[in-house]
Amino acid sequence: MIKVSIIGATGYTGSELLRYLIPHQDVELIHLTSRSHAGTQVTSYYPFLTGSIDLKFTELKPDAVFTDSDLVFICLPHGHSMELSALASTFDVKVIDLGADFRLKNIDVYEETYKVEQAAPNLLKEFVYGLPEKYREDIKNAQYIANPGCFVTSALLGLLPAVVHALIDPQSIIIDSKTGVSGAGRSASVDKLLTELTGNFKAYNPLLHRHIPEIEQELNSASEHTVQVQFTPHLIPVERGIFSTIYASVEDGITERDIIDSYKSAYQHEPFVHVLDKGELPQMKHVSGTNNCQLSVQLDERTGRLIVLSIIDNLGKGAAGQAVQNMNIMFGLPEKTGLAAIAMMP
Ligand SMILES: NC(=O)C1=CN([C@@H]2O[C@H](COP(=O)(O)OP(=O)(O)OC[C@H]3O[C@@H](n4cnc5c(N)ncnc54)[C@H](OP(=O)(O)O)[C@@H]3O)[C@@H](O)[C@H]2O)C=CC1
Ligand SMILES: CC(=O)N[C@@H](CCC(=O)OP(=O)(O)O)C(=O)O
Repeated sequence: MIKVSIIGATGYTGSELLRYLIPHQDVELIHLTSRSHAGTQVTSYYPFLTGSIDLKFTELKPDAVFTDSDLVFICLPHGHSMELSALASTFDVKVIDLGADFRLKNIDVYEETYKVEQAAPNLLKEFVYGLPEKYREDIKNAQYIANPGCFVTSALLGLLPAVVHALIDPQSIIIDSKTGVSGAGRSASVDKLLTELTGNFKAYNPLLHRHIPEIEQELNSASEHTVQVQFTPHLIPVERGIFSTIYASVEDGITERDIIDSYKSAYQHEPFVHVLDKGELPQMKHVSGTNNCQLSVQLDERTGRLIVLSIIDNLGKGAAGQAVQNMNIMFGLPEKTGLAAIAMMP
């Protein structure tokens, strides 16, 4: 059994990890930490887990967590996992960080984007970027994983085949994404009130969202040419899900057949990425509660633009599901272990 702990277990990614890890046949849960609910039964805080778990949240005692665990998921807000990870590196424990502290390899870009100092620069090269579809071989041998951002996962899965095979103009990419509210975490704020959300729809951070450098880092490392993206996120009144509509100009001579063949071949052995057949359109609910990504890929012959529709669950393939997939790869388990959930319709 893999001894697993979660630091920051009272948040949305923490609860989603529990949903995947409690039934996971190879996992034993050890420490579930929280500042605000240490000593509370997990089931009193998460009644949806009643009958599934008999553990209490505990205060974070890093030495005990890192000694007692084979793997620790860190589910804290940005800026809080650098010192913890530095401490973890003095123990024999693997770490999957769901936050952004080790995703950006360029320290200046990280500090400019997140307005905090990179407090563990020596660890940066030890962290593997946790997108299995790009880095599976590195993840197999990794001690530390930087789990990707949710919008970033939907954008990368939607763009990588086109960028790798130079099918599109790398300066022409527009990513228009919609997200459910759980992407903003469980802490209370006026923006997340039902009264503000219901019947509403808004864009935010259009020119400077912190996922832009992360998307560009990963597309640039997959391309011979410089890639730049235009990215605008929107908040929609649903609990979970990301729907990214991606546009890019297709290079001369590229046909829809070339594009579809590239996507089908890139993902033919991927357990969680599904390229839909022509004419099928994805819907957020079709991946809700799962680790799946669905892609619809089309060429508009009239405008010469590729249109990719990419959907994931922000808490699934965008966070906890992907983190469990990474854990399975790190421990040599079948990737689907614990991740067989099927979406709920309606
Ligand atoms: N929500 C999403 O869709 C996604 C989130 N992420 C990232 O995953 C991480 C966790 O996100 P999420 O679960 O949504 O966040 P939440 O706000 O829902 O939960 C954060 C957790 O961290 C604890 N916490 C909050 N502030 C601090 C602090 N200052 N010091 C120590 N602990 C703290 C909270 O519990 P307590 O106060 O009890 O200690 C809680 O358990 C973030 O970095 C987020 O950006 C990544 C992909 C998707
Ligand atoms: C609705 C909402 O606020 N979403 C978050 C993205 C959450 C996420 O997955 O990204 P990180 O892991 O980088 O936090 C945002 O736009 O910042």
